[in-house]
Amino acid sequence: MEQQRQQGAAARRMATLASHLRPQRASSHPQMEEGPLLMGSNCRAKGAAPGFKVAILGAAGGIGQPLALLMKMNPLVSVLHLYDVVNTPGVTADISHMDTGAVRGFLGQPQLENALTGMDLVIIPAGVPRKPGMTRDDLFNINAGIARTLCEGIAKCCPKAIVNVISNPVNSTVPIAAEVFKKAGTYDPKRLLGVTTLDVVRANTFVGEVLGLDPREVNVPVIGGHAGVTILPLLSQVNPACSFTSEEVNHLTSRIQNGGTEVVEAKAGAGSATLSMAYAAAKFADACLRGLRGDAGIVECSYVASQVTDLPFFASKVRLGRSGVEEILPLGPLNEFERAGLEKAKKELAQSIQKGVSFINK
Ligand SMILES: NC(=O)C1=CN([C@@H]2O[C@H](COP(=O)(O)OP(=O)(O)OC[C@H]3O[C@@H](n4cnc5c(N)ncnc54)[C@H](O)[C@@H]3O)[C@@H](O)[C@H]2O)C=CC1
Ligand SMILES: O=C([O-])CC(=O)C(=O)O
Repeated sequence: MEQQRQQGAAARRMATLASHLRPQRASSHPQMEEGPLLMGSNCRAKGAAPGFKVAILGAAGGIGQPLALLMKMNPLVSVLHLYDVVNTPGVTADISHMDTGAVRGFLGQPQLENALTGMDLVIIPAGVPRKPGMTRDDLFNINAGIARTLCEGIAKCCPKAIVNVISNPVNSTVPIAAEVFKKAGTYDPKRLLGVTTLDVVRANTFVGEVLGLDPREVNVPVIGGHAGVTILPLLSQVNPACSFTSEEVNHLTSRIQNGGTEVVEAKAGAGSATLSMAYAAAKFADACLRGLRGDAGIVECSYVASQVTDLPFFASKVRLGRSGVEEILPLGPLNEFERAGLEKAKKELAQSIQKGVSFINK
């Protein structure tokens, strides 16, 4: 009797397993969109683990792949969706072998809606990167259209998701996203955040080098935007409190503003920052998820709709919570050098914002 019961159970397990090993209709990868179940729960049906659903759009790229790795390791993430127009089957198969949460891959525009449906957080590193000699604004012509298409999908399929925009030029792609959401009637400025964390990460590193401190103990607010002079580190507000000579201020400000170009030149045509960016994006996404969970006191710099200056978008410290950006913190006292930097930053930012807005409303 017991033997018969065990044989029956084993036969049922084999049948379930075999059904998942059969070739899929449009995909030979069981964890891809056409597959029956999420990878990691193939053999026995289970309810979804508690946690957040996160999609990465541009997941097969230089940032997307290490970001997928880091998000798959995040215990707050229960389901990870990887969307790209190329190569997601391989990336998803690879990542799916990690013994962490579930992952599912989506390939090409027809699968965008399924990639987005039900997501709590959408991270967008889709788009072309710079080559030496280019500015971030030189990417506008290609990346603006990519940002528009992806945000139209978000407005339709997960209008309540928090959106983290990485694609450059961030100073324009965030206003583009806002205009797309406004047109769709889904715009919530608290849920749209441009990722400027890499500027803070770099500032912490370079300031740590100058002060001889562990960069993990340094926190430098970086305000403005994410390109050249719009990146404005507030070296007068570094934590722990410290002071710099004017040579140090000039050196640090210039290195932080040109950190992206430093990497573009070192990569000599093979792209821009990917690994440090994936680290920064994962750090920022984790802060957004902790905010969504209801953790208190989460403050990060981000480029958001803001009244902290007379511009409609500006990067500064924001407090994150259950509804996204719950408070935009004041800039604090700026010294003369920083006030001059702010004026330069605002001039360039105003043009980049207008360019993004006009792209959607032309
Ligand atoms: N915010 C920031 O601090 C930073 C932003 N970036 C920006 O991030 C973007 C991506 O950089 P990388 O990953 O190095 O580029 P990459 O070229 O290595 O990867 C981009 C990925 O986007 C995908 N893609 C293109 N069109 C798409 C679409 N319509 N839908 C979905 N995916 C699409 C590509 O297939 C590719 O896999 C660039 O615009 C870059 O300038 C890069 C570093 C820092
Ligand atoms: O410099 C680039 O083009 C990529 C980027 O935004 C950065 O590394 O900060």
